[in-house]
Amino acid sequence: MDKINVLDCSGILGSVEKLRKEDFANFGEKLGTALSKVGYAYLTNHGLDLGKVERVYEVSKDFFDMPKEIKNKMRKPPGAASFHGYAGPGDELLNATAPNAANELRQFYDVTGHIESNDICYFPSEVPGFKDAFDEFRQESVNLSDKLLRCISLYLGLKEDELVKRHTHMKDRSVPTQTVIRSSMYSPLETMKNDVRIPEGEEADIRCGEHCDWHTITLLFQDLVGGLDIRTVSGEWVAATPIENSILLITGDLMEIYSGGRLPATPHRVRIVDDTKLDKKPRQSLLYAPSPDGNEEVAPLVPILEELTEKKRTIYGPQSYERVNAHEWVHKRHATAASY
Ligand SMILES: O=C(O)CCC(=O)C(=O)O
Ligand SMILES: [Fe+2]
Repeated sequence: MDKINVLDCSGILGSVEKLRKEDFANFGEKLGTALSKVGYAYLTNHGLDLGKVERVYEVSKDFFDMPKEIKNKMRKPPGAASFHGYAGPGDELLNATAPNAANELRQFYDVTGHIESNDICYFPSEVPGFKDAFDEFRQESVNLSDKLLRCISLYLGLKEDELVKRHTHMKDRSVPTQTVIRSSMYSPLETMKNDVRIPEGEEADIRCGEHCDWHTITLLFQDLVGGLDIRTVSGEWVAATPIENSILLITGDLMEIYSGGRLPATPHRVRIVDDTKLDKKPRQSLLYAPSPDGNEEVAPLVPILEELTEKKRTIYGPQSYERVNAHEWVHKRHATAASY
């Protein structure tokens, strides 16, 4: 594995207040280099309490194992007004334009937004501790994301708080946002196949379609089962083999715009491969993807990279680096993914 993208975060351990600008700048240099040259980074010694991740896996599994009638009470409402809630196999397809687009064989639960969507009625009462687990995980993720956004700002030659000040909802939950926590469960294939109306054969060849995330950055946690692929900056698909206790950091569409193409959004997918381990073992993943505050206008904060104005790396992300509205962008992308 290319070591340039396995990054030890001990230089930015601890609280933001105790760290110095040069700590963020030093780590930012390594992080920015990995994200711009390879396209993703594994973070180690990041200080995030992985017990909180395990807890979300536990409550999620308890929920995903419940009968459909209970899960469907939490199913995402039709349309893109809110994308908080449960999605079953076949409900969403991240790459509806792929030639062999079929159903995505996974279940997931999105916890979105600000204080309103935090209301208890948006969480399954059948699973004690469900909401608390997500809240505690969010707090851990916010602390790390705050530092990572500072590092990236400095890497881009911006003021340290240039990105953080566009994500104030991370600290003030009354500020609206499209930020999402997504907990996914990829059950063994046989179980999933019983659940959806999938055609036989190649058509069904998908667990999570190729896509770029819609937000600024994504902190991606995966168990040790594997199956995630990432497309590197040089265009080749590689297996994002899990590294124990690490976090996978990828960039989303809105970071690509903010950075004028310097930090391009990272295409990724979870395929069904002919592999007993991957097909028979359940896999769980969890992500925290901060988006800018509510209606924040997103435009390049640095000059657009010359070579990218003609040839874009992103395949499913922004077609240009024109200004977009954060709310509209994420909702538009969600609307094209939802099949209900
Ligand atoms: O399960 C994974 O590892 C990736 C999930 C993902 O990319 C997504 O839901 O956006
Ligand atoms: Fe994704």
